[in-house]
Amino acid sequence: MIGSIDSINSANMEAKLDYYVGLLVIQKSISLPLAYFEDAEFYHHLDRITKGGYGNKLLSPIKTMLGIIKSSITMISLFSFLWMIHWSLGILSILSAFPTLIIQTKFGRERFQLIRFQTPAAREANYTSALLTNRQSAKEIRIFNLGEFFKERWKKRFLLNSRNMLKLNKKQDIARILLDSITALLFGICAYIVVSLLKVGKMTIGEFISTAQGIHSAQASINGISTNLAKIYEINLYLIDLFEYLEYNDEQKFTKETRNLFPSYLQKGIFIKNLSFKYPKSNQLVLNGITIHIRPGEKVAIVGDNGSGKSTLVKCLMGLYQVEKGSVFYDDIDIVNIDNCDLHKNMTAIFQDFMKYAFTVMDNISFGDIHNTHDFELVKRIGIQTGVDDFVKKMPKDYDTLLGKILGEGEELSGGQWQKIAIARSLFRDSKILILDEPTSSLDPLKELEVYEQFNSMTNGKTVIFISHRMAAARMADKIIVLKNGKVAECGTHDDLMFLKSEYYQMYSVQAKWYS
Ligand SMILES: Nc1ncnc2c1ncn2[C@@H]1O[C@H](COP(=O)(O)OP(=O)(O)OP(=O)(O)O)[C@@H](O)[C@H]1O
Repeated sequence: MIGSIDSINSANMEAKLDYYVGLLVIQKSISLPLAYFEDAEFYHHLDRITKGGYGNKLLSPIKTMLGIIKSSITMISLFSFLWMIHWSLGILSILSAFPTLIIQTKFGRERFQLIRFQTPAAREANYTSALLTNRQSAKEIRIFNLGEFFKERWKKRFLLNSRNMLKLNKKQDIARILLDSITALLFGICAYIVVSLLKVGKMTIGEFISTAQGIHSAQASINGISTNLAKIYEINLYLIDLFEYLEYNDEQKFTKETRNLFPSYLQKGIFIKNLSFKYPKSNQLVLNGITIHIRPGEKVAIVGDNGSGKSTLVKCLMGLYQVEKGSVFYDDIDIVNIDNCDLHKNMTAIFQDFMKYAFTVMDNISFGDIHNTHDFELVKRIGIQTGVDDFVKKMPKDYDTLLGKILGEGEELSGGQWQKIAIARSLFRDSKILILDEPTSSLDPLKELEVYEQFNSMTNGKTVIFISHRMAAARMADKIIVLKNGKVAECGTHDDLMFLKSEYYQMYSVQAKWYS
């Protein structure tokens, strides 16, 4: 009965720990700066700690500890009994504990190190397997006949890892045979002593049998204690890994004097002062000494070649990365002193790789302002303004239609339609600053023009910074910033830059030629 109750309790505690620690890990992942997500080592770490269930790992040392206490009581009783028969029996029955402890601890450490070492290959195997089984890659896999190739790659990584683990298990089994031989040898010596005692009449047959059983049980208890101690050591290595993750530094460190909210009314604008930036673990300066002033309510276009640093610049403006040198000021407040939550409350953005949430249209738009997710009137109004309404009203459940096929039989959208949904999401929040990283690349030219005209009327009074490769769109901006190799090459209005006859002029003229 107690065994059953114990097992129900353990299952209950494990489930609670799975939930609670899972929540801590999610909470930590949400609060970590974006820079962590640029680092493969971070993903390896996350992969290691999420494997195998938290409940089991956290409960295991406690259960093992209780097991050690139980075995210790048995062990002390048997040791005293054997000592009374003959002092050497007590000593010999505990001798096997030491090699067991040393060998099991060694293998525990080796297993942990092997798992750590194998994580990149294991992640690659999982990634390759996901490529073979998810919808996004299904098209290319078939068109480029990549299936067999990826399958072989997966096999190689998977088999290499399992072979190494099997090798370690084999070594551990051989060591276990050695340990059993030591135990048997010690038992043999004890048996010799007991038989000698029996021979000289210092022991009755009854005592002989109970002593032999005592030696056997004492050895089993002491080996159990050693194995459990080694197990605690091994689990401890995993737990350190888990706690190291939970201790990643996620907070902006403010003092009372330095913590600021975003200015309630932007008066002077955004000042980017001598900004330089490198990605973590990279030596290359992606932004190099950028100085720009953006006035409140100004519409600014950032243009430039691929890789010139446009997206990186807007990410720095949003405080997603800590800059290397220089800073960004909103009015007179340095971005590093603005509370991150408040900063993000006051700006909205669409990125090139915007999210396509496999939820309803209503969700996809209202996620733009999580405090306002039930405001259907606003969703509908933004839907009409951005052209989303044109295709949504033809759908079976209107704004409650599920999108994508991941969570059910939802509606499929075209690239341009998804992009309109993302634009609607960004406009749903009434924020002072709007950042658009190539928001119209999937739209046809007429629709693109329409979207920009709508943007102008809908974002009246707001500061808009947009990245575009289309010079016709950039032309509408109050100010155009041309980036080249991480530096500001030119800055001014369309007319100013055309007059300069330099970078912008070149880009504009080339594109104008396509259309003429
Ligand atoms: N997460 C990252 N980690 C390391 N380097 C990066 C990362 N993202 C971008 N880079 C590098 O930074 C440079 C600038 O990239 P960025 O995306 O800012 O350019 P971009 O001007 O927006 O380009 P595009 O027009 O192609 O979108 C590139 O050389 C790129 O390789």
